[in-house]
Amino acid sequence: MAILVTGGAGYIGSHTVAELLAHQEEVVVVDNLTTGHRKSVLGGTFYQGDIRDRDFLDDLFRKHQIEAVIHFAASSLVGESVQIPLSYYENNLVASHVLISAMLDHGVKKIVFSSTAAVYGEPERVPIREEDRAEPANPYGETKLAMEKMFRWADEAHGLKSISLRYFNAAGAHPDGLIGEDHHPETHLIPIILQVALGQREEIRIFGDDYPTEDGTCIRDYIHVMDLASAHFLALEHLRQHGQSDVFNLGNGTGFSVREVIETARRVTGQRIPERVVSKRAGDPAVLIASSDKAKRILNWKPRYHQLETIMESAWNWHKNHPDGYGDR
Ligand SMILES: NC(=O)c1ccc[n+]([C@@H]2O[C@H](COP(=O)([O-])OP(=O)(O)OC[C@H]3O[C@@H](n4cnc5c(N)ncnc54)[C@H](O)[C@@H]3O)[C@@H](O)[C@H]2O)c1
Ligand SMILES: O=c1ccn([C@@H]2O[C@H](COP(=O)(O)OP(=O)(O)O[C@H]3O[C@H](CO)[C@H](O)[C@H](O)[C@H]3O)[C@@H](O)[C@H]2O)c(=O)[nH]1
Repeated sequence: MAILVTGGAGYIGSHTVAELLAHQEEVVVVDNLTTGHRKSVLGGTFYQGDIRDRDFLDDLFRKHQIEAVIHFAASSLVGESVQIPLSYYENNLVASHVLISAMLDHGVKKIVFSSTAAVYGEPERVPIREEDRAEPANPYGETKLAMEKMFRWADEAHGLKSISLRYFNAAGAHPDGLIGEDHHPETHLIPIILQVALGQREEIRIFGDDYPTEDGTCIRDYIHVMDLASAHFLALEHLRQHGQSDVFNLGNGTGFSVREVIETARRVTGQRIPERVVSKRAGDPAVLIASSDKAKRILNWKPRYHQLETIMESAWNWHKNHPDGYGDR
């Protein structure tokens, strides 16, 4: 039987497909390529299609024997979600509704899905634990929390078993150097800094330096994309063995300020990387750090790439060798 990966041509999805293939899983990928790249899918069967299209999904579930779904397909830019919230409700909540309705009609009852640290909003304490208050500060986080709740109720009523993985800041690239991060427009800190190192941008703009942190810039928990990928495989195995729905944070447990990230990039790339402080970005909490104890304890998750330096090196290896990403934009 196969694992259906939605959004498998995206950044985290493509690395997870690579991980599943490494475990000899049979993989079917569905992606509408709005932000993804066909070339990033290293194997399995690929369909260009939209998960909001029920007929397309019915065909697919008839054609393939699907054991479980790993669901990445979503819109995921915090700032954009504030500008066009309804589109976020549609592509995240409505699309997931179409997907799980199709799954249930075809007897597929396991799903691992991408949630986010954005469900917490301004945290009540750090490191953040799964049971802490979840009060999203933007429509993106709201739609992800609503998806979590929809899955929970679908379990109560229909036995749909789900694992929600709340990732913190995904970063880095596959150690083979074949796949990496390529978003248009790019909004994430590490790839933007590396674009400055490559001379593609003039400077890195620091969004605010008067936060209540040691150097005044925001602190985030950067987690290597391959460690996220391995957590998805373990979550799938957990559903296979124990069949219990659950929610897990996935982070490094260590926070780095924007300035520390820039300094690390200077060391790794050997480039000057000019910076300029600009005004704060709306909705940015000062500090987000995960406690991932639960994932380590229950999923037996062992993240391998702890050091920010290692994460940065793998990202640099990708960007340096693929200055135009997948070259398809
Ligand atoms: N990147 C991060 O730091 C981060 C952090 C927390 C959570 N997440 C979540 O992880 C998931 C993957 O994030 P990413 O950074 O890889 O994003 P991405 O944009 O690279 O990947 C999303 C993929 O889904 C596809 N897609 C979107 N809507 C679709 C639809 N309706 N039908 C079919 N395909 C569709 C896109 O083409 C893309 O390939 C998202 O759900 C995101 O919300 C990401
Ligand atoms: O040019 C930039 C870009 C970012 N930042 C700062 O760098 C930090 C990291 O920003 P990113 O945009 O890389 O990541 P976010 O923390 O905003 O968001 C990420 O993590 C969130 C959960 O914490 C969501 O899941 C979201 O999808 C994911 O992109 C933030 O403090 C941001 O203000 C800058 O100073 N300059």
